[in-house]
Amino acid sequence: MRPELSEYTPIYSGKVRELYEIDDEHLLLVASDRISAYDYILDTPIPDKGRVLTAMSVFFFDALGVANHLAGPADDPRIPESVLGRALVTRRLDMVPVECVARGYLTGSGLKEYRANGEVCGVPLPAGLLDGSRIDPPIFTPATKAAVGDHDENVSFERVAEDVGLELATRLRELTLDVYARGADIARERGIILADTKFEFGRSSDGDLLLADEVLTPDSSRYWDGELYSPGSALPSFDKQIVRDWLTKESGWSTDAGTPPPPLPADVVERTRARYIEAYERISGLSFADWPGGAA
Ligand SMILES: N#Cc1c(N)ncnc1-c1cnn(Cc2cccc(F)c2)c1
Repeated sequence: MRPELSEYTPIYSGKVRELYEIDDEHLLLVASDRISAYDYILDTPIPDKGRVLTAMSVFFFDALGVANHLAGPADDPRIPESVLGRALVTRRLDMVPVECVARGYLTGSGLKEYRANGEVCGVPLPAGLLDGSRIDPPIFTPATKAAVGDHDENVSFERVAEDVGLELATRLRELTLDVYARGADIARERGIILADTKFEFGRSSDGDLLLADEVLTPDSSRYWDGELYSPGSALPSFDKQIVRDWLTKESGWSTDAGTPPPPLPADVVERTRARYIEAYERISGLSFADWPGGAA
C-alpha cells in the first residue's frame, strides 16, 4: 500500500515542481505537468510532461554513472500513487548554492553578455559569434540562484570560488563540463543538440559531492533538433517551439501584451506531449510506454 502525498511535508514549490520531506534523510522530488513559456506558467498542463522529464532524469543518472542523490527506483514504495512516474525519492543533501551551467552553444543570456562585452561569465570568446554559434570547448557559466520569479544572475568562476572556496569551485566546473559533454554526446548520436544545461550539486552527510535535482531535462536544458540547426537564425526549442509558435503567431497574444497567455488548444497540447515523448524515446532508446504511472 503506497502512502498518500498528504503524509509528506511540502518544503518547496517551484514553477513546475515541488519538493516534499519523507523523513530526516529523504525527500520526494515531484515534477508537474505544468509548462512555462515567456516567463509565464501556462494555464494548460501538458499531460505526462512530469513523467517524461522524470524518466529523462533517471535515464541520464543511470547512463552518466555520476554519483547522485537518487535513493530509490522510479516505482519506490515510498512514492504515492498520485505522483507515481513523476516523482523520485532522493537523499537530502546540503545543496551548493550555485547554478552550474555548461554551454556548448551561444544563446540566451550568454549571447546577451557576449554581445555586450565579448565574454560570458568572465570567459572571453572569439569575435564574430552568432546566436547559436558553437562554443568549443564548452564553457562553465555559473549563476547564483534567484529568488522565485527572478532570473538567475550569471557570475564568474572567481565569484564562485569566493563564495564556496577554490577547491569546490574547481570540482564543480570539472563535473559540470564533464557531465555536459557526455550528455551532449549521447544526444548528438541521436540527432539532437544539447546546447546548454544547468546542474545542481549537494553534499551528503558523509561529505560526498553528489549530482542532484533534475538532470539534462528539457526544463533544465536547451535541446535543438539537429536537422533544423543553423547558427545565426532563430533556434527552435525541440520541446517548446510548438507552444511558442502558437502563442506568438496564431493565438493573437504577444509577449508585450502585458497579459498572461491564453489557454492552449487541444492539438497544441497533444503535439507538445508527443514532442516530449519523442525526445525521451530518441535519446534513451527506451519506450515511454514502459515508464511507471501511466493511465491504468
Ligand atoms: N534535488 C534536490 C535536493 C536534495 N537532494 N537535497 C536537498 N535539497 C534539494 C533541493 C532543494 N531545492 N531544490 C530545487 C528543487 C528541486 C525539485 C523540486 C523543487 F520544488 C525544488 C532541490
